[in-house]
Amino acid sequence: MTYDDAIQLRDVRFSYKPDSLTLGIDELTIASGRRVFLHGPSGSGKTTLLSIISGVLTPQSGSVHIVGQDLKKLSASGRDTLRGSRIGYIFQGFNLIPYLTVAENIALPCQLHPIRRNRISAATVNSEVARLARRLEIHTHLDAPVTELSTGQQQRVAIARAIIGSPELVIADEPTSSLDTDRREAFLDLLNEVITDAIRQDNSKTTLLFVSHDRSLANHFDESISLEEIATTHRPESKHDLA
Ligand SMILES: Nc1ncnc2c1ncn2[C@@H]1O[C@H](COP(=O)(O)OP(=O)(O)OP(=O)(O)O)[C@@H](O)[C@H]1O
Repeated sequence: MTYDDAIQLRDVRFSYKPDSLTLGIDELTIASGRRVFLHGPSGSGKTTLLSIISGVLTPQSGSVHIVGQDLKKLSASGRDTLRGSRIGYIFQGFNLIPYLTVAENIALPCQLHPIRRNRISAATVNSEVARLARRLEIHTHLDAPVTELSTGQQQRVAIARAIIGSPELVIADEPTSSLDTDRREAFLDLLNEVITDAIRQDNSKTTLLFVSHDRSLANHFDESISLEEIATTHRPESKHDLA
C-alpha cells in the first residue's frame, strides 16, 4: 500500500453464509486519481465489493485499505465517518431524501460531516450548493422538493451530493442503468467534467470507481476491471444442479 492508493484489497474473502464463498479477491489496487470502470454480470458480486470498500460489510479475512485507512483498525462508527466524509456515493436509485429540497439534499454531506464542510473553499455551504447546481443546470430548482424533479435532474442532484466537499473517492453504483444510450453518454460526460472541475479547483486527486454490467461504457474511463477476472467464488452446487 502506498499513500497514493485510493483502494487496496489483499486476500479478501467474504461470505454471506458460512459454507459458501461469495467473493474472494487476492489483490485489487486502484491508484489515487484514476477513473476506473468495474464491470461484471448480475450476481458477480459488484454490490458486495462496493459494500466492502465502503466499510458496510467486513470480510471474514484479508485486508482493506481505503484512502490510506486500514478499515480493520476502525470501529463501526469510524467506518461510518470514513464513508460519509471521504467517500461520495451515487446510488443506482439515487437515494435522495424525498422530504428535503434539492438544495438540502446537495448540502446533506456537509451538514453530517465536518470534514466535507471544512473542505469547501466557497464562503458558505449554500454558495457551494448554488455553484454546483448552476454547473449541473439544476439551479432554478434549488428550493423545490427533490421529488418534483425529473429522473435526469435527480441524477444531477445525486452527482452534486456525491462531490460536494471533495471526497477523495467517488463511487457510482450502476447509476445509468435506467437511461437510454444518449442519456447514459451525457451522464458520464457530465460526471467526468464535474470531477475534472473539482480536481482543478481543489488541486486534489479524486478517484472515481464506476460500477456497471454494461461494458460499452468502458471507453469513458482510464482503466477497466472485470470482476470475474479478479474474483473467485465457490458457491455450493444448488439442489437443481445435483438432481
Ligand atoms: N444479503 C445477502 N445474503 C445472502 N446472499 C447475498 C446477499 N446479497 C447478495 N447475496 C448473494 O451474493 C452474490 C453477489 O451479489 P451482489 O448483489 O454483490 O451481485 P451484483 O454483481 O451486484 O449483482 P447485480 O448486478 O444483479 O446487482 C449473489 O449470488 C447474491 O445472491
